[in-house]
Amino acid sequence: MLGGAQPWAGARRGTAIDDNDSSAERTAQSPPNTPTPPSATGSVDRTGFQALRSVLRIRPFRRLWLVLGAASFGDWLGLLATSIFASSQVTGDTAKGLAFGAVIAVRLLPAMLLGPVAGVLADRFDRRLTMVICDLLRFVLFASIPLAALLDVGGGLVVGWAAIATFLIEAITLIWIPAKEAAVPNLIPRSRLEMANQLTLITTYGLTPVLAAVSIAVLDRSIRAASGGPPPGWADPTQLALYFNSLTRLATALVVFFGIREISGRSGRRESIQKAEQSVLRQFVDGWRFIGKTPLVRGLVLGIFGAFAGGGVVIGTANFFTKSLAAGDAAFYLLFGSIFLGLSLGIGLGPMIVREMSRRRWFGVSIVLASASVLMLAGSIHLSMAILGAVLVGAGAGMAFLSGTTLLGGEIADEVRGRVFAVVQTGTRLVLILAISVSSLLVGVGGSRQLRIADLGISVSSTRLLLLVAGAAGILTGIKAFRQMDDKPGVPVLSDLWGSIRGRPLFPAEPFASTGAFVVFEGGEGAGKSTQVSRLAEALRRQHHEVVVTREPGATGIGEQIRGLVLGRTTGPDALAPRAEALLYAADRAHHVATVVRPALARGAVVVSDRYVDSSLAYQGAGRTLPVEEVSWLSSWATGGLKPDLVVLLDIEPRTGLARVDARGGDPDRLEGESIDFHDRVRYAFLDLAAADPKRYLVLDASRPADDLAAAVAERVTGMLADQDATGHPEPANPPDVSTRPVLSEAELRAETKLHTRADLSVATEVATEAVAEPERPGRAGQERAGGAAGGVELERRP
Ligand SMILES: Nc1ncnc2c1ncn2[C@@H]1O[C@H](COP(=O)(O)OP(=O)(O)O)[C@@H](O)[C@H]1O
Ligand SMILES: Cc1cn([C@H]2C[C@H](O)[C@@H](COP(=O)(O)OP(=O)(O)O)O2)c(=O)[nH]c1=O
Repeated sequence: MLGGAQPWAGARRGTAIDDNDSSAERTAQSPPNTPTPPSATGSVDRTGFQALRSVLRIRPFRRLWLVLGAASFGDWLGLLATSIFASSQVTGDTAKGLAFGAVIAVRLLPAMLLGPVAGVLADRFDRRLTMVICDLLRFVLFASIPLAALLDVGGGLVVGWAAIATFLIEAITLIWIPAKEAAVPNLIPRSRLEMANQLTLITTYGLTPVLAAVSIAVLDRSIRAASGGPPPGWADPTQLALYFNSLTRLATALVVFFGIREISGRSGRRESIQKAEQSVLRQFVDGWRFIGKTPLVRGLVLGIFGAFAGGGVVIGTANFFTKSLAAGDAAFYLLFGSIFLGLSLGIGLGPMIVREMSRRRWFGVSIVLASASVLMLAGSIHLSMAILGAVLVGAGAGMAFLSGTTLLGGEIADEVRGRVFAVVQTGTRLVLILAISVSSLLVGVGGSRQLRIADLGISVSSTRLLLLVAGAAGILTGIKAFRQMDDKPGVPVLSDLWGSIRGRPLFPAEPFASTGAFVVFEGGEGAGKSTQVSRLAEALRRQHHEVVVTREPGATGIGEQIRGLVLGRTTGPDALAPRAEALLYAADRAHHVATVVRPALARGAVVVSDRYVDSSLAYQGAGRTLPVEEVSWLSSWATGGLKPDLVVLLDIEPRTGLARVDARGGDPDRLEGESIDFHDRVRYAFLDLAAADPKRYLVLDASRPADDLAAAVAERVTGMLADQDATGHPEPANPPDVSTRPVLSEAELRAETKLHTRADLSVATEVATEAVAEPERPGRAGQERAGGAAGGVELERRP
C-alpha cells in the first residue's frame, strides 16, 4: 500500500558498484538459452550475512534503501496520522469505523482510476526524473495538509483538503512506484535480487510500521507531558507526522536526483520514439496482453492476486471471526498483527529455510501454505489456533510475494516492466479492497448467523464458511500456479522441499530421448542375478531385440579398476572407509551410465544390468548404515536421474544365497564376507525399495527353480516392451524451462558450473513391508523401439 512497499526484480544490465568492490562482483551478461541453475539466487555458498553485505556494498542500492526506509517510515506515520485524524473528527464506533474505511477508500481509489496509465507513464519518461518530480509533489502535498489546518479555515475545509491531498498523493505514488520498480533492478545484479527484495520488504512491512506506531505513541505522550494537556495545534503528533512524511519525500527526491544517477535512462532511444507514437491506452493493453500470453507471468500475477485475496478475506472477516471465538476487540488486533508478523517472518526467514529450492516451486508452495492456513483459521476452535493460522497466512503470503515479485522481475524485459508492475500494483490493490469489502459485507449480512445443514444438527457460521471457500479456492490456485510453472517436473515436491531445507535440493532428470528399455536385476549374493540376466538376454535376442548386457561395478575399463578397489580384500589402514566405498560405486555408475547405458538406450537397445542404484542404497545405505537419502542423492547425481524401467528383485534368504556362492567356488569378495546381519539388512532394504514403488518392480522368490524365474521375467519384460510399442513414439523427458538465465557475477558463474549436472532422486523409503504387491506394468509410456537388430555388447562376467 505504501510508496516504498514494492520490491524490485530483474537486472538486465551491468550495474554501478562501489569503488572498492572486487571485479568478481561485476555482473556478466550471459548467453541466452543456457540452462538456469536450480536457484536464481546464486547465493550457493553464501551465508545470509555475507549476502546482505554484498547487496549493501552496491552503493546506489544502499543509498536508495536508506532513503526508502526513511520514506516508508514517513508513509506509515502519515497513514496512521491520517486515519487517527479522520476518526478523531467523529464520535461513535460505527462512524469511527466509517471514517477509517473512508481513508482507506481514498487511498485506494486512485489505483482504480489511474492505475492503468501509471505504468505507461513510468515506461515513457526518464525514470529518475519521474521519481524526483513525483516526490517533490508529494513533499508539497503532505506538508499542505497540516498547513491547511493552521490556516483556521474551518474543520470541514481542512478535512476536505486532507482527502483531496491524500487522493492526489496516492495518484502520484502510483506513477512513482512503477518508475522505481522498473528502474531499480538495473542497479542490482540479478543474483542478489532476492536479498535486495527481502531487505526492502522487511524494512517496509516489518520495521517501519512498528517503529511508526511506537513513535507516534511516544510523541503523543511526551508532547502531552511537556505541554501539560492537549498539545497546541502545530505540535499535534498527527500534524508532526505529516510534516515528517513530507520531509522524507523531499529527501528521497534529493537523494535520487543527486545521488543515484544510475536510475536514469530507459530502454533506448529508438524504442522511446516508437513508444511515443503509441497511445497510452494501447500500451496498457499491451501490458495486459503480455501478461495474458506469457504463461509464467500469468501464473505469477494470478498467484500474487490470490495471496492478497486470501489476506483480504482474513482481514475482512477478522472482526466477526473473533466474535465467533467469543474473544474481544483486542483479539481482532492480535489477529491483524499476527498477519503482519507472519508476513515479515515469511519474507525474512523464508529464503533461509527453503534455501536452494527452486523459486518457482517455492512460489506455488507458499500459496498453498497461505491457503491451507486460511482453512486452518476456518476450523479454529481456540484463539491460539487462530493466531497460529494468521501467522501462517501472513508467512505464506509474504513468501509468495517475495518469490513472485523476484521471479516476475527476472522474467520481464526492461521495456514492459513498468507496465506489468503497474498492472500488478493496481491489481493487488483492487483485489485487496474487493476481498476486504466483499467478505466483510458477506459476513456482515450473514452476521454470526449459523447455517443449519439439513437438520443434521451441524451448524457452521457464515464467517467460517467464507474462510473455508477462500482457503479451498486458494489451494486450487496454488496447485494450478505450481503446475503451470514447475521447473522440476517429475521431482516429488515434498522430498524436494525437505532436501532443499537440508541443503540438498533435488534436480529434474536430465532431458534425454530414450527409445530403448532399461531392465535391472537386483538381489543379494548368489540370488541368481547373473544367471537370470543371461537367460533374459537370450530370450530377448530370440525376439530380435538389440540387447546390451552389463553390470555394476566394473562394466567399463575405468569400472574394472574401480571394481578392483571396492571388492579387493584390503584390511587395516587400507580398508576402504564406507563413504569412500559409496563414492567409488557412484563413480563407477556415473561412467557406466554415461558411456554404456545412455548411448545404448538412445539407440533403442534393451539394456539389462546386473545391479544398479538400489545396490548402493541397500549395501552402502542399509548395510554400511550410511544415511540412505545421502547415498540416494549421490547416485541420482551420478546417473543424471536415469531410472530403470523395470527392476527385477530376486529375493533370497542370505544363508541360501551365500551357500550358492560357496558352492560356486572362488574367494569371497569384501562384501560377500560380511556378517549375516549385514546381508539381512541388505535384503530388507531391497524389499523396502520395491514396496515403495511397486509398479517399477518385479519381486520374485529366488529360491524357485531358475527356469520358473526366467519364464516369469521374460513374460513381464515382453509385456512391457509390447506396451511400449503400442503407445507409440517417444517423448523426450520433459526438460526444464531454460529460456531465461540470471545475470551472474564471474565468481557466481564459476560456482554455477558446478551445478550443471542434474539428477533425479529415486527416493529411498523407510517403510518396512515384506509383502510386495504384484506389480502392474511399468508406466513408461511413449517409447519406441528399434526392433529387429540382434546381438549387442555382452560383457564378460567376472572371472
Ligand atoms: N534359481 C536357482 N536355484 C538354484 N541355484 C541357482 C539358481 N540360480 C542360480 N543358481 C546358482 O547359484 C549360483 C549363483 O548364481 P549367480 O547367478 O551367479 O548369482 P548372483 O549373480 O546373484 O551372485 C550359481 O552357481 C548358479 O548356478
Ligand atoms: C553396484 C554395487 C555393488 N555392491 C556390491 C554388491 C556385491 O557384493 C558387489 C559386486 O557384486 P558382484 O561381485 O558382481 O556380485 P554378485 O554376483 O553378488 O552380483 O558389490 C555395492 O555394495 N554397492 C553397489 O552400488
